[in-house]
Amino acid sequence: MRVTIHFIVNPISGKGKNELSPDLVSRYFPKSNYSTCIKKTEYAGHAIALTKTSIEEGAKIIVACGGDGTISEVASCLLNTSVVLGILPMGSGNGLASNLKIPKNKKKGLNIIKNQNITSIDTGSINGSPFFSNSGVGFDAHVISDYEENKARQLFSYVQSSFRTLKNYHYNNVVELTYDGTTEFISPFLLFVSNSNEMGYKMSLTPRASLQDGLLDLIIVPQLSYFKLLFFTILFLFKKHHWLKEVKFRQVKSLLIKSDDNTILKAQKDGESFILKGSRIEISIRPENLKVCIP
Ligand SMILES: Nc1ncnc2c1ncn2[C@@H]1O[C@H](COP(=O)(O)OP(=O)(O)OP(=O)(O)O)[C@@H](O)[C@H]1O
Repeated sequence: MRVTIHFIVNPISGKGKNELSPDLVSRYFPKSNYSTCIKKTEYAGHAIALTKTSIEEGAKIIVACGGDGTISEVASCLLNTSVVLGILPMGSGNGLASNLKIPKNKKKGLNIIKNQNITSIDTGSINGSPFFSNSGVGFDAHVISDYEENKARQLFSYVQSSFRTLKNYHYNNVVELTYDGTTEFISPFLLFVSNSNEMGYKMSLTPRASLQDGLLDLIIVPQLSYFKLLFFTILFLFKKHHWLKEVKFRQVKSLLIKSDDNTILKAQKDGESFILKGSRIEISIRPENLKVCIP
């Protein structure tokens, strides 16, 4: 029986103009053994509709060709199913692909899909909506929101957005944070929850995170003085932010954030802005509910 593999290409991710040639695909997946199809996204969110159709068309492997945003859209349709996620990294940061050690080289990526070495990974959920790499409220969500107004999807634009947000972002209200039976009250600069050990561009706030440990890695950074924030940023660039005693790390199965106002509710998941409704944010892990091709 021929294996059905569908490729969903986001042409604008990364540096843009992404393409996947049918000739290259048929060299790795000859018609004798495989039925393949290449689809292109035409607007934000389109990968969800394309993936749903591919499942109806009988695809056994659906390959997200793009960055973390594209993977997120494709993978959100594959949770708790037997359909396997393939990844051809074509994004800017490519955090999840990098954590899974999937290289950017197209030929190597196609070989990984052909080998069908399949594993199951954990995924996260924020107010019922899935995420795969990370999710956060506070500073990072405001940086992403600023970044999305930029045309260029590159590291320098993140740096620019970070400095702009650093100048303007203030959150002085207290939130109630409950995780695994513990409750604390904090005024957070950043609450970052990660399933993966990489945010993209080889950067990591949570280097101990694992996609298969049934846990989410939480990093809590309280409001700091401007000098300390600058120090935190420099330490982060050298992966030494744990040196700062105010920065707390936790490994949790679930997390509840409650606030009395709506300022905190600007969130991000997998590097895309996400507006939450209400003043309760529930984040939890869903163990090993996504199948993925790995090297
Ligand atoms: N044709 C399109 N036009 C505009 N936006 C699109 C189109 N197709 C997909 N998108 C959107 O592009 C966004 C960015 O995609 P993606 O995250 O894959 O790339 P990236 O941001 O460059 O990579 P990374 O997230 O790894 O840094 C996604 O939110 C997706 O919904």
